[in-house]
Amino acid sequence: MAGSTVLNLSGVRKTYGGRAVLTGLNFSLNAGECVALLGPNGAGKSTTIALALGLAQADDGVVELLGKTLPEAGHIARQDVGVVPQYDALDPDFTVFENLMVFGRYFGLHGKQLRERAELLLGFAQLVNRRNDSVATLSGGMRRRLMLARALINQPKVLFLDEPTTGLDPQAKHVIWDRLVDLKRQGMAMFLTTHYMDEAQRLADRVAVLDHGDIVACDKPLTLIRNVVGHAVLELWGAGAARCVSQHVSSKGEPIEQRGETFYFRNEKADEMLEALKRSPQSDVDYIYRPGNLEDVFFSLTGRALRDD
Ligand SMILES: Nc1ncnc2c1ncn2[C@@H]1O[C@H](COP(=O)(O)OP(=O)(O)OP(=O)(O)O)[C@@H](O)[C@H]1O
Repeated sequence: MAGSTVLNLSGVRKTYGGRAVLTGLNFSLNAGECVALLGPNGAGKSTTIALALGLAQADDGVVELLGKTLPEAGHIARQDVGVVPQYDALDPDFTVFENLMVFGRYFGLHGKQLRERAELLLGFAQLVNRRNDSVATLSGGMRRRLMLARALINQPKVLFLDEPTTGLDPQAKHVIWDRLVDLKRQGMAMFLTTHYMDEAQRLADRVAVLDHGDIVACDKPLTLIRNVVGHAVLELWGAGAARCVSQHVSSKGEPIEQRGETFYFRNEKADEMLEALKRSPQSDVDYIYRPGNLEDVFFSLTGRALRDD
């Protein structure tokens, strides 16, 4: 299936109560590819996933999943799809192993085939020694791993992950990432939403940024960083930051952005500021000179204003 389109959304519009959430979105996911969808709170990431799974209906446009038109053929397409939703939906009355078995039966699996699949996934999720424990006794990281294992029970062709590591500590997050990298190596197509830029950078072949109802950029992470941000960023903060900026920066080197006490410089401006700081160090100023990253891309494209109203 390499090279073929797994998911296609074209000209998709979605309105809730007169408010346009998606305004003509075009997006595609290819076989074997991992795409991360980034966007501010309320940008429409979960709505996009719901439409892509045929669980919500677009007002306009075309949605195709695994060659099936949605939402009409959603129930057929979803047989070959795995979903890790934002909030876990494990059954608290069952053990770890039973959760896998029960979910498998929804897909028509049974007997030896189901048991073997569940055993395999217990190993994949590193939960073999918790197999007979109630899910209520699991840590947050274990629950997420079980959700991931559950989503794989039907050997899906594509995996949808809605903020798969939100709320996890760094160790638990890395274990999930390792599992997802394994799946990537096996050629699993993945569509991921996340608020963690390091997660997108680590996992995604392409990153799509959603804002104001449409994809505003979609490319390889490093290409986005190079094109949108450049080679370097210097962040400068501290009690003397404003004074330092006015004293040491030529008219060409003005900061590109100021937020609170922190000034941001990019590329030549960052280089120029770094030289100035090396020439005359300031005791009341801290700074960091670093490569651009996806967070810089995100702020560049979507701004820094809060979007949760
Ligand atoms: N069923 C619904 N009825 C009415 N409004 C909805 C519904 N679902 C989502 N919305 C609204 O649509 C907008 C997009 O929501 P959505 O959950 O898709 O955003 P998101 O990008 O996933 O946000 P977050 O990052 O906070 O999870 C929000 O303003 C939300 O309040």
